[in-house]
Amino acid sequence: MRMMPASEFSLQRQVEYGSEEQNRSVKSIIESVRLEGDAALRRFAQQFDGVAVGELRVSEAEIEAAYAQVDESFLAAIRGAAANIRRFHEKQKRTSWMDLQPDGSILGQVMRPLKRVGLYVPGGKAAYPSSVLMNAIPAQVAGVPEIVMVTPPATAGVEGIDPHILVAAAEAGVREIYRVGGAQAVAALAYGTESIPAADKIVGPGNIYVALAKRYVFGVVDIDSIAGPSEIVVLADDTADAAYVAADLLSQAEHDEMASAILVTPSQQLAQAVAAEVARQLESLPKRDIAAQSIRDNGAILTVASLEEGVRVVNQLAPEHLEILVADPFQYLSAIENAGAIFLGPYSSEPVGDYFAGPNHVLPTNGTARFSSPLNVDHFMKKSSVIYYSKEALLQNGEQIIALAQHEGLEAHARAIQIRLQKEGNARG
Ligand SMILES: NC(=O)c1ccc[n+]([C@@H]2O[C@H](COP(=O)([O-])OP(=O)(O)OC[C@H]3O[C@@H](n4cnc5c(N)ncnc54)[C@H](O)[C@@H]3O)[C@@H](O)[C@H]2O)c1
Ligand SMILES: N[C@H](CO)Cc1c[nH]c[nH+]1
Ligand SMILES: [Zn+2]
Repeated sequence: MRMMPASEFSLQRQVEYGSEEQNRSVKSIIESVRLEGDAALRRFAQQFDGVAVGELRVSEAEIEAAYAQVDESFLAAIRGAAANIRRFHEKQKRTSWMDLQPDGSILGQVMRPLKRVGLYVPGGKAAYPSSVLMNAIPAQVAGVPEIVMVTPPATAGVEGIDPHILVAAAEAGVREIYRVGGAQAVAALAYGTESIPAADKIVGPGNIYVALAKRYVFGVVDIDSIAGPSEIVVLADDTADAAYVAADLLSQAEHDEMASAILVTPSQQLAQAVAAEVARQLESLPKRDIAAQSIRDNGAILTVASLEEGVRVVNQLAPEHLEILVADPFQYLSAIENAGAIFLGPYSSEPVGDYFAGPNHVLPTNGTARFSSPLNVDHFMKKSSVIYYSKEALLQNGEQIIALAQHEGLEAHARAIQIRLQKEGNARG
């Protein structure tokens, strides 16, 4: 694992997103789906997933049959996680409000769920039933009436949608599911095809092709954020257990060759110990090829002079996940400005958040935690402002509105107010 002073580490990764080739490929996939619809979806399923797809929509019978293929312990865990996720997200729900002013006017904000949202559930290298819950539950809490899910038609070279994905969807109440993944799935949800009606918004994580596609279709539809290849930064001092740190770094490295895992520490001793631990633990990982490439290409141990400098480095990295493994983690919490999710102390290992605690695991990546938030109930709602002005309010404030309109040279605006002031003012006497 590369080790260097933080000052020598390049943040280039956050400037460019995807190679030229990946960007070109995504653009061409999206154009093909827009022009050719289902035929393009089937062609790309063959090309990228190695599968001949017939019916794109998963049938009710397939969903029911999936229950027979999962064991009780999975069902209990998914139900436990779902309850925690629901409880956490229910706290986020905002309600409409109306504010009655002393002059009889009413100003307010009406909150409404979006009508139709598309959930992207990744499934290329691994199946993610947990991502089904993380996507679907906030949409349900928001009250979205049409929730549709897309996921690749094969996982790790095995044809078909993993039954655990279908069971998680059914448990979350999602029954409109299509077997399509990658950039082509995002395009289908944005533009619609013969089999897949277009959605108003596309949410969810995915690999670089999914992330680039979401960025590309933004504007045709809304998106939540760019939740691409996973990232973890651990800020640790010499009180941290090197084996815990290494295990947590590898937990994200195994997601994707493009995932990143970075330790920031003022302790040379910890830095050496973690490097050795990562190498040791890698050996026995089933996904060691993916994790090893991720560690080699995007992993780093960055040494800093102090934890304060470490916090500055973390804020520049703006990671998806941050673990703070120092003597008093709460002391640093308020100084963290940019991070998708912050895990405090030795028992809050990142997978606690990935699966079970309740906060969402769909988080901004690639530095976008500077301005984006975890997937949440607000992503599935929109607001309309409500304005009711009383006659008294208009008579009282009309001249100021007219002044602003005339200042902008918009006479028709001014007259719309003037005509009322003249009529109502005269009527009043
Ligand atoms: N940020 C988050 O919140 C979060 C959460 C969970 C997972 N993740 C990330 O999601 C990703 C899951 O990736 P995945 O690959 O397993 O599944 P995926 O579903 O995101 O991508 C699989 C699809 O990619 C397409 N694809 C593969 N190779 C391609 C190529 N050469 N050209 C064009 N398209 C191609 C295929 O259509 C395939 O169906 C990982 O990067 C993981 O780190 C992120
Ligand atoms: N760590 C991923 C988000 O980057 C989420 C996940 C799902 N399953 C396991 N992990
Ligand atoms: Zn994870």
